[in-house]
Amino acid sequence: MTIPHDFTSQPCRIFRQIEKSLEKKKSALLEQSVLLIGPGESGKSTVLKQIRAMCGGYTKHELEEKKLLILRNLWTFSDMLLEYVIKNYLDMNETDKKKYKVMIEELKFCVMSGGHMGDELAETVKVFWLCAPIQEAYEKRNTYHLTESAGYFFENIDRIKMPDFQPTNQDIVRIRVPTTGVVTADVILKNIKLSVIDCGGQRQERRKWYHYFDDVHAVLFVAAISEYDQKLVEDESVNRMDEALNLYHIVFNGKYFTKAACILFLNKIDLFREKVKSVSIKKFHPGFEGANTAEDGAKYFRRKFRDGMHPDFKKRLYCHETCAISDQVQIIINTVIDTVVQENLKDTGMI
Ligand SMILES: Nc1nc2c(ncn2[C@@H]2O[C@H](COP(=O)(O)OP(=O)(O)OP(=O)(O)O)[C@@H](O)[C@H]2O)c(=O)[nH]1
Ligand SMILES: [Mg+2]
Repeated sequence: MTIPHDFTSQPCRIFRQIEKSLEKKKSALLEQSVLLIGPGESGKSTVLKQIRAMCGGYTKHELEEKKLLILRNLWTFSDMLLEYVIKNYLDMNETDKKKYKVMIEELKFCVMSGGHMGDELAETVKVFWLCAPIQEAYEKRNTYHLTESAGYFFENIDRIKMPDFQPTNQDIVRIRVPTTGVVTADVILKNIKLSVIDCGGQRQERRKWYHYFDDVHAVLFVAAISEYDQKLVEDESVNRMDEALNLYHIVFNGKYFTKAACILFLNKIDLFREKVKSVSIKKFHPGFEGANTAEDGAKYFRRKFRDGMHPDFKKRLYCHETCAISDQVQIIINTVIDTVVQENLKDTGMI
């Protein structure tokens, strides 16, 4: 096509209009939205944190906020551990109980005052963490919903206590803050304007998901495969894996996401590999017939996520076993983004 030299001429105006609309189309194609859903504590926000890390990480101010969240986690985890010891009459003398109650108050004060721990408090926290009844309470953590990350922060006290402590990506992905409502993060990744919508996963949060069902390019369902023996925080009578499966079938067997790329992360595969060494799958999921290994277990749960789904959906589903706290997951996220773009280009007839 020859470009006319007279820019005010009719053909030239038309040419520029076509060019503009093509440019618009091009940039519209590069805007992709991804919805993160799944039950509470499955790892959705952790996936978002990894995406943030891939896009250059955090500002100084955000890092200060993360530092406070780590202190807050240490305070609440200490409180939960001591409460378990007291409620279950584990062997701890009254002097120690009093001492650790004061320690928890001091941790709380640290968070409230936005300060740092100091050597003396850090030493008490270390002794607290290593004492026998607290270790015993930590062993039982799955029974009272103490998050897996608790041990990580106690083991890193020497670093966390420093006045110039700067949280690393590994520290940040271990932080546990349940999401309330919906958090949207707009990032640029692989030349794509990516809008990531991270939803709270506990039952009371799920009503808000629905508002995002129509417009997203991709939906990423995150289920924690390691939680096959655990109960929901919000309903102690329900097994977490059963909840994940029910939720998944409701969401994907409905009339939604007919065009969106659908991805399933069977997350916390690291904890799953450890857990199958000592916890029977069959005890919690009587339909399981294989050997109690990570391989057979993962195969079984993968099948459970596919059973009863429409054959077209099965063809469209991308499933990955993931460990969202490992930086290796960034490779999978890269693949997922490529897939999402490919799927959407296919839909628009561009490839
Ligand atoms: N070991 C291990 N821990 C993980 C993994 N993924 C997430 N976690 C931890 O699990 C906890 C919960 O993760 P979140 O990302 O907050 O879970 P969520 O799905 O956003 O939870 P809600 O916001 O309540 O819906 C955090 O402390 C994470 O560090 C994983 O693959 N392995
Ligand atoms: Mg969350």
